[in-house]
Amino acid sequence: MTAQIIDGKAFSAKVRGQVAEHVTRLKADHGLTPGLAVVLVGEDPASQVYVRSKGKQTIEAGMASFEHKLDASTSEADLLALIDQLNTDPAVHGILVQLPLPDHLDEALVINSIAPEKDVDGFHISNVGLLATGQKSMVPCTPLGCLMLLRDQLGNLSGLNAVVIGRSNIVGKPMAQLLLRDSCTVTIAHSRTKDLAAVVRGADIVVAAVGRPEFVPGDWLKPGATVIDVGINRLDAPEKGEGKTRLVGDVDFASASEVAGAITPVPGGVGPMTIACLLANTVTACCRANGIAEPEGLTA
Ligand SMILES: Nc1nc2c(c(=O)[nH]1)N[C@@H](CN(C=O)c1ccc(C(=O)N[C@@H](CCC(=O)O)C(=O)O)cc1)CN2
Repeated sequence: MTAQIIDGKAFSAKVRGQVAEHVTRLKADHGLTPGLAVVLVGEDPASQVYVRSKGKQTIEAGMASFEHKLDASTSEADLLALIDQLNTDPAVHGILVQLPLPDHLDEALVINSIAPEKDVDGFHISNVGLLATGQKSMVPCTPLGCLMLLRDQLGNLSGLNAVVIGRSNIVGKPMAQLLLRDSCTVTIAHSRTKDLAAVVRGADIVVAAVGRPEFVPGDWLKPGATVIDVGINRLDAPEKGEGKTRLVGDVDFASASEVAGAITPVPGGVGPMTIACLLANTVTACCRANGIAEPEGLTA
C-alpha cells in the first residue's frame, strides 16, 4: 500500500482563506479588525522564523499584527507588565508568547498571566481545564490543526482507536482531549510505554508528537492507519552540502508510507496548520469578545 499524502500546506491555505473571509465580514458588518499580539523574548533562530511568519500571515488575512521583540535578558517583571498592557488593550484580541522562553523566565507564570479569553494558544490553565471538561475554550493551535486534518480525511472519527504518542501540555494532552471529544477510544503513549509497537498496531489513528526523529517505523502501523506526524526535527544533511540540514518528523516516512492509508509529510503537513489555526483562534477570540456568532468550522 502506498499512503495518500495529506497536504497540510494546501489545507492551511484553505483555512487562511476562510479566516480572511470572516475578517472581511467583521470589518464590514461590525467595524472590527481582529488584532493579534505576538511576544518574542530572545533570538532563538527557529522562533524568529515562526514569529515572522505569524506576523506576515496575520496581515495577509487582513488582521492587525502587533509584534513585541524583547531582549533575551528581559526581566519577568517587564514581560508581565507588557502582558498586562496587552490584556487591557481593546485592539488586541489574541496574545501569544512564543515558546520556548529563556531559562530565567517562569513559563507557567507567564502563560497564566495572559487573559484566558485572549489566550489564542490555549495554554492558560483555565483553557486547559475547560477543554478537559468538554467546555468552550481556546484550543491549542497544533492539536486543532491535526483535528481539522483528521476530520477532513476521515469524516466522523467516532469509535476509532487513536494513539497519541507524546504527553506534552502543548500537543499530546490537548490532542487526546480533542480526540476523546470526537468519541475516539484514546490511548496516550510515550517513549516509556511498554511494547509501544503493539499499542500503535491497534490504532486507526496515530498522532506522533514524541520529539524523536523517525521514532515510529512503518512496521508498527496497522495497515491503512491514518498517521499525523507532529514532529519537526532538524538533522545534519552533509549529502546536501557542508552545514546543510533536513527536516524529518517523528515517523519514519519512507517505511510508514508503505503501510499507512494516509500520512502527513514533514515539512508541509501539520506545521503550516499551526499558524492557520492561530489566525482562526484570533478571529474566534474577537467574535467572543464582541458577542458575535463564532465562525463555523474554524473551532473544535
Ligand atoms: N507559543 C507557541 N510557541 C510554540 C508553538 C505554539 O503553537 N505556540 N509551536 C511551535 C512552533 N511553531 C509555532 O509557534 C511552529 C512550528 C512549525 C511551523 C511550520 O510551519 N513548520 C514547517 C517547517 C518550517 C521549517 O522549515 O522549519 C512545516 O512543518 O512544514 C509553524 C509554526 C513551538 N513554539
